[in-house]
Amino acid sequence: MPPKKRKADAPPQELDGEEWAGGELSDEDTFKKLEDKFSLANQKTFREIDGASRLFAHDQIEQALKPDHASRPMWVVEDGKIILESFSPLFAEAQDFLINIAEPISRVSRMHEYSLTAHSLFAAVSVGHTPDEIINRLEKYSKVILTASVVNFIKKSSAAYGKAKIVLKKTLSYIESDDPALLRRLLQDPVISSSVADQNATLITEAAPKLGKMMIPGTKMAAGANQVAQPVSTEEVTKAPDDMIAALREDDEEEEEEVQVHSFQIRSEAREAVIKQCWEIGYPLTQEYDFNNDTENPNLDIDLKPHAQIRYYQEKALSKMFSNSRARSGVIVLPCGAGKTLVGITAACGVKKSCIVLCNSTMSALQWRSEFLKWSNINSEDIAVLTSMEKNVFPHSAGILITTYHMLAASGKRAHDTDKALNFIKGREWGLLIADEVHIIPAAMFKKVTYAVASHCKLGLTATLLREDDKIGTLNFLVGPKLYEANWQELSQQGHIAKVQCAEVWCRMTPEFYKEWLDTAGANSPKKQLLAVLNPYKFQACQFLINYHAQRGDKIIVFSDNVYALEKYGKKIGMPFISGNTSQEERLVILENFQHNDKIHTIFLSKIGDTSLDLPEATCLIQISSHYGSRRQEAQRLGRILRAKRRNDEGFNAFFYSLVSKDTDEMQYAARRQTFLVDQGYAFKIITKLEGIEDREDLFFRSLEDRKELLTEVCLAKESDAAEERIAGDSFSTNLKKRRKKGARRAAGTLADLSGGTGMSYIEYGKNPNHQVKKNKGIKSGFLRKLNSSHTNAKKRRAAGD
Ligand SMILES: Nc1ncnc2c1ncn2[C@@H]1O[C@H](COP(=O)(O)OP(=O)(O)OP(=O)(O)O)[C@@H](O)[C@H]1O
Repeated sequence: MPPKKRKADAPPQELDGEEWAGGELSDEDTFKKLEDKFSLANQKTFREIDGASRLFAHDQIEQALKPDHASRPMWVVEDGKIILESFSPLFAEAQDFLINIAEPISRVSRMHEYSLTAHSLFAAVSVGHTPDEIINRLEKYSKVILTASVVNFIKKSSAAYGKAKIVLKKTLSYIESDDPALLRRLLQDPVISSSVADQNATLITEAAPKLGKMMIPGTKMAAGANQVAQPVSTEEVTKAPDDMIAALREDDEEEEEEVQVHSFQIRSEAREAVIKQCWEIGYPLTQEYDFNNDTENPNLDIDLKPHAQIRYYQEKALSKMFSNSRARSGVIVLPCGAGKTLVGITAACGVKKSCIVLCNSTMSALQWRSEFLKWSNINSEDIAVLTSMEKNVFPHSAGILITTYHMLAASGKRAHDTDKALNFIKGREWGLLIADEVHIIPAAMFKKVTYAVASHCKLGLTATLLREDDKIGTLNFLVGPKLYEANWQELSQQGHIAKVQCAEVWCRMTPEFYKEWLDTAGANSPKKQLLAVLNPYKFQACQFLINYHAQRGDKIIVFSDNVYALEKYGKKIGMPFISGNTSQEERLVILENFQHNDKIHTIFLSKIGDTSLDLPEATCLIQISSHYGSRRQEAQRLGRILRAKRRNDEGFNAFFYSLVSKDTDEMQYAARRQTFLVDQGYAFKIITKLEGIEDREDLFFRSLEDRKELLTEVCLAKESDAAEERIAGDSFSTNLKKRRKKGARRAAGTLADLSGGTGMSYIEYGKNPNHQVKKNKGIKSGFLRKLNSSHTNAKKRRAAGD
């Protein structure tokens, strides 16, 4: 049928009338014009109109709005992008669903952005969603009809799931499937075939192990070998009892048939490459552990103590890991201070087999140990710590071993007892491997560690899935898919983590410092950076903020990546500083004083404080210099104050200031650094003037003479003084300057606004968060009851000789 003609004087609303003057256009021409107008090349126009139009510009053109679109909460657009309205009455249920099937990209206050990816769909199907169910629910929530390409993408991405899996038998890795043809197909792939342990071996065929069946509430039937639990429809629930009995008989008959599985062994060091390759050729391997039916590895007597009540988001995260009565490998993302440790401990209580915990420092290993003892009933002798100071292993057949990545990855000559402990680790199978702070571990080191430890299941814990070296994708292969990612703002509204007011304070450069800055060659020269950090006006702003917050009773951390500047600030202000050079004893004394001595209201910390120190007291953070545009470092630093102890006081806010020397590179870096936090819904206020700073006679560098003296010192500083601190194991070594910048949201504000002086913050957060916390109190019972009953069922079945 030829396209219909449209009168030139009746243009569609979206188009400018003048473009249509002088002729008739067919629908095809109209579409072409629209397409051109909305094309990516023209997106600049949309950016100029407003911040959000470009999100829809290209994608929405072909999709018709449903008549009742206003009551539906989301847009599902062509390239798998999903925009969710957080003000919709359906928001909560839509969000719960989306978190299972898509990657959260940005969750600012009114609109959340998600993306459907092959990885997210793989994770979705692995936790029990079927492709049809995903499509139906998206269609239900979407304001526009799903396009064929979105539907196909969902179907295609999830089609090959579950056909083959990677399993561990007596510390050796096998690719297993009940379909030998599939394994032969995999073996034709050069990467996979070259990873086979014995090139002359044929496929191994054996009877499939009898797998546990656990009735999962709301599921059709018990989950078996390669089955994914199917949600039950209401219709099925009300099915006639006769039908049900018939269905059960069918199941019984099926059970009697002996199912065979086929497998081939791969070299352990090729594990990651094989997982990756299978993913790439469209047969993603599942990594699940049927711990209930593992009779090879001894059980560990561990349970949560009765007082431990896991929070609702911890339970949600764990339920993604434990479904189908199996433990699935993957990564759980929770903000700092939200209780990742308890999530790990609960997972260990779920699996009830030997568990190895990998931490990034000795201090953190010791903290894990005390948290295990605090939250679980584990026998203290069944929990061992292996660090450079303590070289213990557990004495019984099962236990918990906590160590550091460095301990496992270190090569070269080792002490005899270290070697013994490492052989103990390598020579056994582990039910669960918990990888703490998994995002900061260099991929090569993590690979080495995972080869050394034969574990059935891996749980990665992290606050951010951000890496500036783009290696985060490797976690998918080294650990598993992301299972859950919490919403920071939601947890902060509910009082589980602190509410933080963020501000960027713009500090003018003094004329003499700015002249020197302009005259210094090399955009990235260390001296230029030092001039910006030691800018006397920045110094005064820092001193002013310290005084302001010390008077409020805050405990303050000042962060600087540059140790020279850190020492200068610390000495001048008369407060202690800790850098990589500070001895362990001195660190402990300083931290002790910071925690308990009222006179020590501030400490100055170098990069060493980003992750390795436990600072539960801090309530205000001031950043005077930072590592280029690292979003991860910004998030980690914010995390230092998220667990502020006073966070549940009414109207209490923690504070995060980033001091930036105006008209220098610092401004551009600050914008990039903030993008992750902005995506988590934090708004950075810009403070261009600290009220009353001019009247403060006590501030340093008020005279030109003092400022010149400081400038001379900076000019005389050695190149090495000006350079950034290097810390072993730090992976921020790439120059981020070249990376693409992304805008950050900014709003004008004053210090009084921030501290709640103008009333706005208190009005907004006036509700007592304690009430909220009580309302959402622990639901340990449900989750652990489920797990425990699955253990008991498995035991009963075994006892009955099933
Ligand atoms: N369900 C819970 N009930 C009571 N307290 C909890 C719960 N979960 C966590 N906590 C407490 O919250 C605090 C922060 O927990 P934890 O140290 O595990 O956080 P985290 O996410 O590991 O933070 P970071 O990334 O900063 O190490 C701890 O004091 C912990 O005991």
